[in-house]
Amino acid sequence: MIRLDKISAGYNKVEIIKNINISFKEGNITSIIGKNGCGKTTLLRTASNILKPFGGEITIGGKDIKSFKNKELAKKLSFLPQIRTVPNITVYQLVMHGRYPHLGFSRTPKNEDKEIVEKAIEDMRLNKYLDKNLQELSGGQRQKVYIAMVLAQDTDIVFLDEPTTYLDVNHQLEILEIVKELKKMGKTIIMVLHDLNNALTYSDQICLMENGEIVIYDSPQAVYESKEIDRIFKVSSQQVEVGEDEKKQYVFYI
Ligand SMILES: Nc1ncnc2c1ncn2[C@@H]1O[C@H](COP(=O)(O)OP(=O)(O)OP(=O)(O)O)[C@@H](O)[C@H]1O
Repeated sequence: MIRLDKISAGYNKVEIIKNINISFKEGNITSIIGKNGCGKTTLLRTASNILKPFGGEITIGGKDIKSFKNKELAKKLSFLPQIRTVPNITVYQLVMHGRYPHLGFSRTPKNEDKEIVEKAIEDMRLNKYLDKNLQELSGGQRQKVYIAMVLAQDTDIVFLDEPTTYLDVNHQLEILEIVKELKKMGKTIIMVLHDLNNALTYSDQICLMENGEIVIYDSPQAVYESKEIDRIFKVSSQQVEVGEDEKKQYVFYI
């Protein structure tokens, strides 16, 4: 369980997120939503120890995050940032990067590491791209390679910053189905999502932010019914049932 107590953080002494108190539920998918610039990425970066907080405490399993060595922490949590450079390496090489925290002093992958990398590539159905250079892939394919890297890192906690941005609707849903698979593996997923309907339909918990603070942290239905989304985004909303199985969806409109 990862828990933030009275966390404040920001950049150049300017506070962006303030008085953040949250326990991300173990084995759940939590989506952080909120308007542009409200501090979602800052919260994600702080919770994953990339950005050091100004004050407050973060614990993993009751242990202060500051007491973990880098490598030890990289075995507990992985973070997939939104903006990434595209390195000039193959799919296999990038996915192998996920194993680095697990490698010994020689940094030589053992058979076990190779097997884990191959399985991650197989799970993401990327076998045919194994030796392709990352730069030759489409955005959607590349996103799956990065998720395979996270899979290879094999951490209990996974942070994803807008994993579906720039993807077409089919690839967006494919990535979110993969996120559900990660949950089935027992992982705790904490992600930033912009698409409100996707956030409400794929998450167990929603953390809605406004001006650097958490407004509500609850189940999607409770957050929807609070109408805080409507207030913050200045929209109206409706719940609809679609398809043969009458799947619940949420429509937002002006
Ligand atoms: N590296 C940085 N240096 C200084 N200020 C920053 C930095 N990164 C973000 N900020 C500022 O912090 C505030 C919150 O940014 P953040 O990226 O956390 O918001 P967000 O909710 O994730 O936004 P978006 O939905 O647009 O991605 C913004 O005002 C932004 O300008």
